[in-house]
Amino acid sequence: MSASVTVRVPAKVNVQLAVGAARPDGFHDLANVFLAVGLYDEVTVTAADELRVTCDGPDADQVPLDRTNLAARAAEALAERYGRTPDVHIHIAKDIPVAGGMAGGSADGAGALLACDALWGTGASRDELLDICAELGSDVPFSLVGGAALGTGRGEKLTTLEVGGTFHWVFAMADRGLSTPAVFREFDRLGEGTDIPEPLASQALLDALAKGDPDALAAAVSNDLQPAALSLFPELADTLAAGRAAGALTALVSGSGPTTAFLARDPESAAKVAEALRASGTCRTVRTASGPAPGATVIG
Ligand SMILES: C[C@@](CO)(OP(=O)(O)O)[C@H](O)COP(=O)(O)OP(=O)(O)OC[C@H]1O[C@@H](n2ccc(N)nc2=O)[C@H](O)[C@@H]1O
Ligand SMILES: Nc1ncnc2c1ncn2[C@@H]1O[C@H](COP(=O)(O)OP(=O)(O)O)[C@@H](O)[C@H]1O
Repeated sequence: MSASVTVRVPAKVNVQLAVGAARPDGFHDLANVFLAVGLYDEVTVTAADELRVTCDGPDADQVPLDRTNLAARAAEALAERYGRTPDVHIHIAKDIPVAGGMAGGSADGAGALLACDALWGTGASRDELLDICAELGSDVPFSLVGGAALGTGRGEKLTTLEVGGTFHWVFAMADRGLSTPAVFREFDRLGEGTDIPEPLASQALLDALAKGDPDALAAAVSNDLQPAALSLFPELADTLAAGRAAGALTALVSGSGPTTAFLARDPESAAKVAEALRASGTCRTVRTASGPAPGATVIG
């Protein structure tokens, strides 16, 4: 048995995020169409005397290193299920922005789970791993699976989607994060007194993904959390406008934000949009990435 395992896990963008009314448990039912994109965290677990988390990368100072870290919680959950102690050093090489609406914490949770499973040789089934992921957070199952998927319930019940091509994206990272619960609360506040329809996946959007057609996808994307994110972070409107003016096929907030996502027709056009966004002074950093990307994968 190797004493160290590394897993690579992708970020996500939500190409559709339809949000229903708040449920009695405080969560919201969703029709959440996830697309994994090629921006990755790498999680390495090494046998150690006790559970410990370290992190490096541009946003490392914003990552909690205690037992609230989703990677630590994943190791504890798997250890508990298999009656052992979670005695590992977890190192996160973080490239996914923190509190950015790209599921970075969820990626680390899924990565640590898969890495500990391989290190300890538990023999857990895929379904068991997915159950633990769902306990850790609504987005965590998708980080394990990757590709493209429709998430229903609170986003944890996944149906894999076919994707007929590669989509080219530009992501603009903001200079501060947004709290996911705060954005859902703002969604509730903005919707007070209105009828919130049941969230349903758009057939036009699923067809666009299946065809790999960027124009059709651009016409179909939607994010019900976008007004709430813009209400809490109005400057994001300038970033969205800058990307649209630079020729993006569409511009939207990724999940609960504040990262903004821009779909481009091809890699050349993505590079142009990225350059214009950098020059616009409306965001902290700009990255290009394409999707679908594979889910959590053992790389060493
Ligand atoms: C909005 C989305 C879209 O993919 O992602 P992010 O933008 O945060 O990356 C997700 O629904 C976030 O999923 P995740 O970050 O795993 O959330 P969780 O830990 O399960 O929940 C955090 C909090 O978000 C709210 N929440 C989350 C999911 C959901 N379906 N309804 C909710 O109301 C609840 O207030 C909950 O307490
Ligand atoms: N491994 C982790 N990486 C990043 N944030 C984490 C991690 N574990 C827990 N968190 C907490 O989760 C919050 C949300 O982070 P993140 O998952 O990056 O954003 P989002 O939910 O917007 O996709 C962070 O502010 C942080 O407090």
